Amino acid sequence: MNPPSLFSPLKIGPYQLEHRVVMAPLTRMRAARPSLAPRPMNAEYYAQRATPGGLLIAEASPVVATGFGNPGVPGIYSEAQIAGWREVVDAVHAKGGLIFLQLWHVGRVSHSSFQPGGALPVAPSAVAIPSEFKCMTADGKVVDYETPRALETDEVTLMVEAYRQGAKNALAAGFDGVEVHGANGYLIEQFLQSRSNLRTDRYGGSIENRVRFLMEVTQAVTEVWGASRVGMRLSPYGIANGSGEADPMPLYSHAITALDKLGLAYLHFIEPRASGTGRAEVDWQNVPSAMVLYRPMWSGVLITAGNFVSETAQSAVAEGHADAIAFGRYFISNPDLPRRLQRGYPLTKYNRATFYAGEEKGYTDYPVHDELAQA
Ligand SMILES: Cc1cc2nc3c(=O)[nH]c(=O)nc-3n(C[C@H](O)[C@H](O)[C@H](O)COP(=O)(O)O)c2cc1C
Repeated sequence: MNPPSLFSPLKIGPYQLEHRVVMAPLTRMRAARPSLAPRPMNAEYYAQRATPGGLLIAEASPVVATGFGNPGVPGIYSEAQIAGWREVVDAVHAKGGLIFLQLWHVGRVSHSSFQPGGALPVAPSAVAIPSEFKCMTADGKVVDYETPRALETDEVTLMVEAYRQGAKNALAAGFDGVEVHGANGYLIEQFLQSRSNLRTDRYGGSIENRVRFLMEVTQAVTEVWGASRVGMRLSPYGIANGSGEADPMPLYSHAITALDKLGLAYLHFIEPRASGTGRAEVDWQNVPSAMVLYRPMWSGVLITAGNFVSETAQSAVAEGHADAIAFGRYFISNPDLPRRLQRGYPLTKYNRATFYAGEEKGYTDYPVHDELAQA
């Protein structure tokens, strides 16, 4: 049998993908304000990137009002947001595409200016992000991160319920599934890692305790969706937002082995070489490959992301290291990315200045290959 290619079909949960070029979740900060609901321009952007049997993972969306750390990020907790997302989903479905929503809470990666009532951001423990990282307030000032307020044990239970409600809202909006954002130094990763979790209750201390929040969130979300329509994103070697476990292997092998028993739709990595790609060009050398290290612990579909180009994506799939490749930055600047990769057309370079916030420029105005060829 031939090895799989980026363009062979793949079953993910109940869905049959027609190719393995996945759109990675990408925060673009272009929701309506103040509702933080997706608007028609957002539907157009996702529809441009939809292909028959292609999977898009929609940008990280906070499940509750305390979950924001940036302006213009769409939420998934109000009726207006559900309605806005429904327009996005309908536009993607009209093109035969599939779309999952990434469920988010930033935890300490926030500032009181984003929080209801100006309260401190919440986190597993009162540990601030180190001052080498800077935070932008709601009115655009660059400041040190504040020391967050540690969640009480009963508030952690309420947080799990917020994810459950976010999952229900995503179901109401018509998504095909959800992805739990367990990566990049946000709330779930803050619970996982020993630098940000100093708790002494059942959510802190041992690896088993630090993994508990992730498992409870996953349990709640799978109760809404069924495991086969729930994905999980992890970044075991990430250093985003002040995270970074000194020795990730014991922690992540425990978490991945526990998650593997649930029968999730997929596990989705951010490769260490792409940690921090939202902010700078990075390509760490001599760091382990998450897909290679953890694949033996995962029996389901594995998606990975991080600095892939056509050749490296093809070989990762052909060699069986991953089942599908998620593309971030090149999906921003190439709305027809799957076709370009399949036909070997050149890729348009992305403009980092328009990644976050703004209107159509750098969002819905990137041309498809044929428009370029004619120009
Ligand atoms: C503008 C931008 C926004 C991003 N937003 C998210 C996000 O909402 N959720 C997430 O898990 N990762 C996010 N990432 C990381 C990407 O999903 C992806 O893992 C990363 O860009 C590496 O892939 P690439 O090298 O193909 O760009 C973001 C990256 C960029 C550049």
